[in-house]
Amino acid sequence: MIEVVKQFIKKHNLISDNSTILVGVSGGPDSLALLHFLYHCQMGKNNRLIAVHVDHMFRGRQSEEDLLYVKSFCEKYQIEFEATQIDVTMYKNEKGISSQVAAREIRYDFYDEMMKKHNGDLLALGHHGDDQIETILMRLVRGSKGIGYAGMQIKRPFSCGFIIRPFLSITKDAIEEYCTLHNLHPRRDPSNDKDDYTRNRFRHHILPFLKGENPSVHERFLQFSEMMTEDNQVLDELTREKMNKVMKRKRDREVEIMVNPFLSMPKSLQRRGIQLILNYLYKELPPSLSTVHIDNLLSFLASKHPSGELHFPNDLRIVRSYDSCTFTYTYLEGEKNLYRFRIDEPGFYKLNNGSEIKSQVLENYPEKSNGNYSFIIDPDTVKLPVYVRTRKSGDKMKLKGMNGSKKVKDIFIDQKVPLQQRDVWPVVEDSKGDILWLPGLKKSSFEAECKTKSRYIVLEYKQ
Ligand SMILES: Nc1ncnc2c1ncn2[C@@H]1O[C@H](COP(=O)(O)OP(=O)(O)OP(=O)(O)O)[C@@H](O)[C@H]1O
Repeated sequence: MIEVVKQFIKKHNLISDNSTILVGVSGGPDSLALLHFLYHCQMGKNNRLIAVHVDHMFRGRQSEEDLLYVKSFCEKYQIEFEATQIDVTMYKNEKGISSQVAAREIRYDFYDEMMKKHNGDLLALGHHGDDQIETILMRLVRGSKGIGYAGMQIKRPFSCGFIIRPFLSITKDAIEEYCTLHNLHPRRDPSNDKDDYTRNRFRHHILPFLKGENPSVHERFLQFSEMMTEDNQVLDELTREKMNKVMKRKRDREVEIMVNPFLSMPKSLQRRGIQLILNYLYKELPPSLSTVHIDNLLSFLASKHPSGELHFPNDLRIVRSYDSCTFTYTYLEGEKNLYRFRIDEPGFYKLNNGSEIKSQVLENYPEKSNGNYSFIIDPDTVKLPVYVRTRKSGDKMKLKGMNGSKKVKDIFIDQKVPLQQRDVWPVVEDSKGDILWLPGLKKSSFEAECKTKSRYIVLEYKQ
């Protein structure tokens, strides 16, 4: 076992000389064996070892005993020791999250704090090959994103350094043997035996079957994970190159891409491209973000409707207008619902007050009019394309059958349109900026009069 881990560390360049290595130690077999292994095998010269323990205060006195146990273990070997006690139950209730998620957040916050305090290069964790099998299978069953399907990373950036997992190369049984051989007496967490947690169900029901088929199945999963990680690196690189050509603007909290060049990328790179943008904008992906969001976004971009808006978790909005698609958190003051887009092709245009404008081209003047709910455009007298937008202060329109113009604001008042609806009410204008139509409320004098033309654009409003 020792040789396997040493080879694995070398192969993946996990530890180099003069490193400060923090080790997350719960007191359980995996992390205790890891601490012992790193202490005795001295991978790399001149390395400093620091054990880090978090008492989650789940099991009262017993939890505290874990802390004291790790502390005395470190004293015995003269290993530096850092610990904290945090009431996870209180934290999880405050944040409304599960105990496991809360414990993980608290642990990683403390790891981060300690990495920074000691200028740590590495944080070593005791995850092993069986954990990896469970993780990959659980992610396949529950669904994951991109590199997530490769399971836990052997080495990944964290805080001011990297997380490493040297024991991914060996099984739980090998760790238990190591403990026995070196007379280690780790603490045992009784919650590991219960079937309440998904991971435990995979451990108790799926793993024995897989190991029955192939006792070294962890090596297959490890190989699969390494291959996926390598493939992923290549694909990510390719995606970055392609996305550079698709990217129009990139700011701290806003990214704009060109839709058509994006759509000409292979589907698999499109998905990765979106993932890159989301990673960039979110920094940390919200748990509520799922593959469904990404699927929706891909069909939104591929859709024939040239304009529209999607809302993602944490107030990220994605606004498409023809060949441009902007990912942004920005809402200017009072701009939450502002929009303006062109209507230059037949089709349905969804508006963000929940209504819709249908645009169609007819060869004859329509026989029936739908009152203020439709508007007929003579392309010879109106400057195309037309736009639909939200109101602006000072908007005025020339009403049909009336001399002079009227303020849009006064029309809203006369028609008793509720205040909150006025900011999202569609206003249709032509390319000169003349207001043609307030859908559902008033038409302008610009509506087609001549009935003998061979082409009309007819807009219909559906609330
Ligand atoms: N309370 C803790 N304090 C510090 N590090 C921890 C703690 N709990 C877990 N870790 C680290 O995270 C790794 C994975 O945690 P997990 O709870 O999945 O492990 P485990 O299989 O129970 O491992 P162990 O046998 O080390 O307890 C551990 O091996 C250890 O490195």
